[in-house]
Amino acid sequence: MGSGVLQLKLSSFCHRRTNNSPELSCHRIRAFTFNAKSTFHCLLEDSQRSKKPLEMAAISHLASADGSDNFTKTSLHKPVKMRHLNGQTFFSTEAYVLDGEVMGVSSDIAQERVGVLLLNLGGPETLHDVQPFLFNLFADPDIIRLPRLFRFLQQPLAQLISILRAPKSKEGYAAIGGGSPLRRITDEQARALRVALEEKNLHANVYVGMRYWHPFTEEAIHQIKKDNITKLVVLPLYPQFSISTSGSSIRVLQSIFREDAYFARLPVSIIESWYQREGYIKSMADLIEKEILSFSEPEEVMIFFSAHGVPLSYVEDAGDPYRDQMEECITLIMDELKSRGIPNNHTLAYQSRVGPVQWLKPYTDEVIVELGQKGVESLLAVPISFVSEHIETLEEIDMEYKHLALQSGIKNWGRVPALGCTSSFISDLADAVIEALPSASAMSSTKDTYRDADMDPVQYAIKMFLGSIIAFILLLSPKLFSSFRNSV
Ligand SMILES: C=CC1=C(C)c2cc3[nH]c(cc4nc(cc5[nH]c(cc1n2)c(C)c5CCC(=O)O)C(CCC(=O)O)=C4C)c(C)c3C=C
Ligand SMILES: [Fe+2]
Repeated sequence: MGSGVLQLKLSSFCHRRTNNSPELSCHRIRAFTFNAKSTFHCLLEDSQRSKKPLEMAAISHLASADGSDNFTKTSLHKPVKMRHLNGQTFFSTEAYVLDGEVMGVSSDIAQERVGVLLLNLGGPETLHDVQPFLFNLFADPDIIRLPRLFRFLQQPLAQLISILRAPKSKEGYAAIGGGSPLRRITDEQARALRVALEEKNLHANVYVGMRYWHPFTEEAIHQIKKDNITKLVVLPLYPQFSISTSGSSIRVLQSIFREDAYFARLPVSIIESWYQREGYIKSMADLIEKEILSFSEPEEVMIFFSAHGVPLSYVEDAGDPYRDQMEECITLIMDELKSRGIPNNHTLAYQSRVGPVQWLKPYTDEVIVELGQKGVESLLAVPISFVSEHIETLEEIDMEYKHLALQSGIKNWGRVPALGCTSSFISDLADAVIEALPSASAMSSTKDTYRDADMDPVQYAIKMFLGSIIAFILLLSPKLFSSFRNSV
């Protein structure tokens, strides 16, 4: 470790399953040894005095709802700024305090074959892909979280829900040109990141691993092994962590890594979330500022952050930090805008709910109607949970919500584009990768006890058959049926 770097042990984040209720899990902040506490406070004070940002790179422990009896643990890496949300800090464990600047790439790292794995959701490239893509999505136990006893229903339910949902989804993808732009944009981001790393003197291969469509994470992993990468940084392209997005992709990685001796030894650093990075916050503020100035009366514009929702139970029962991170992210962006003399009113709502359960509130569509009724005339929609254009920006926001807003009395509508390959943003991602490298370490191997693939084939066939019947009966309920077909 280079000079000026202090290693501290802080606290850990874990996602723990409780014994009496397998679906209830909680996040816990556990204090670790803290023998460098006073030095750390000095650094904090120094940083506040000099107004220099204090960066912290942390390795944390995370476990996902993977259905195993033992909660899964792995070494993760997360660069976080020392900002606290209501006195709480998630995810921090072993920390490297950097002196504001990204440290140079050390000569040790120059000897390595570095890989960066970008994780993303993936999207159907043609209308023909829509139903199988939806099947992959709903078959994910981090997307439909069934109680352990009912896990055997996962695949039959996914089959039925994907068939029910496909017509509605296809309409959406047809409206944006017949498929998702996610693969193209993520590939462009990967190329831009490679160039940005090169400019910062780090030669790295950048791979793309999608969770539900091509190129699948498994394909990227195969290529990483073929290229004999010796250090890997994993970077989910979701600024905020959710069990349903980054958590799900990381769980897939864990299970692949656990079975392969090469990956079990490979030093890996996982950047769980990066919504609080200064480069990201400033890049978002740049985009908002530019868009707000295009209104005839910029000071009257309501900044309307719209985030992809998750079911409420994720946050309230499973301890998903998504809502807290989202709220903190918006506070940071608004602080940045205020510092630029843009103190506009703002609000946050959640979009894209699917199915019969309650999702994070308030809902975007309901808030738009309320704002119209209250006499708000100018609205600037800001998609906040994702960094590429996709169906929920191009169809849901640009078409459905715009139409709803104009119908509800809003006269001036604008939308901030997704970050895509904005150079300040890509440069900040490159910094995040460089900061993450020193803490790469081999992922611990833990046993994943929930695996359909390990099941005896006869037992599997019986479960699928029974599961299909039960799932079919459940979906005959008119309320369930329409909630998957119609709600967005
Ligand atoms: C932070 C981003 C996202 C979260 C959180 C998230 C959770 C989540 N999503 C669904 C269901 C669907 N998501 C769909 C597409 C989709 N979702 C995200 C992002 C998040 N999802 C993206 C980027 C996309 C892909 C868009 C594309 O352009 O292809 C879909 C399919 C589209 C549709 O039919 O609406 C579904 C369904 C759930 C259930 C969930 C949390 C549990
Ligand atoms: Fe989604």
